[in-house]
Amino acid sequence: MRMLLIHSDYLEYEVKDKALKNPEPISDEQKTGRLDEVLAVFISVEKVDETNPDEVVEKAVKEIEDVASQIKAERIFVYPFAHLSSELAKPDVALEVLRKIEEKLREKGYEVKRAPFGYYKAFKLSCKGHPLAELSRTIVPEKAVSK
Ligand SMILES: NCC(=O)N[C@H]1[C@@H](O)[C@H](n2cnc3c(N)ncnc32)O[C@@H]1CO
Repeated sequence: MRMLLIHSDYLEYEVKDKALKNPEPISDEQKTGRLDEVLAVFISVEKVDETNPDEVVEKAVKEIEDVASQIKAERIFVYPFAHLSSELAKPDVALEVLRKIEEKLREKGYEVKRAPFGYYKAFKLSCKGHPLAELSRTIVPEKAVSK
């Protein structure tokens, strides 16, 4: 998994077109979204993550929490982003991983939004520009689980 973490004044998106034959079903309300004072986390789920999705979810949540606590962010935007890797996981695994990351962060008390999966989206982002405002993380599962 590759993550790009941007501490932002805001992130807003607008769904444009389908980018997959079967994108995640969304309500009209989910066609746009915005959070202010947010840690935006752009995530590419990778092929190697398919060997142990649950381990990768745990590690990703830990990394995100670690950054959020350093920058004192209470809101997190989980953003599916297929452009950080050339070894992408298949969509159904990727969506499941992203949903679990969203869910676990919410359980930990963060206000969380997740941008819709499988779409082209317009987005606006205002990076704060301080030394910890732009970070990247690479996460790999250590032990594969038998399917
Ligand atoms: N910017 C627009 C976009 O990226 N759209 C992507 C993601 O929303 C999603 N997607 C598909 N596979 C993956 C993956 N392995 N990891 C993350 N997202 C994925 O499907 C779209 C087409 O690849």
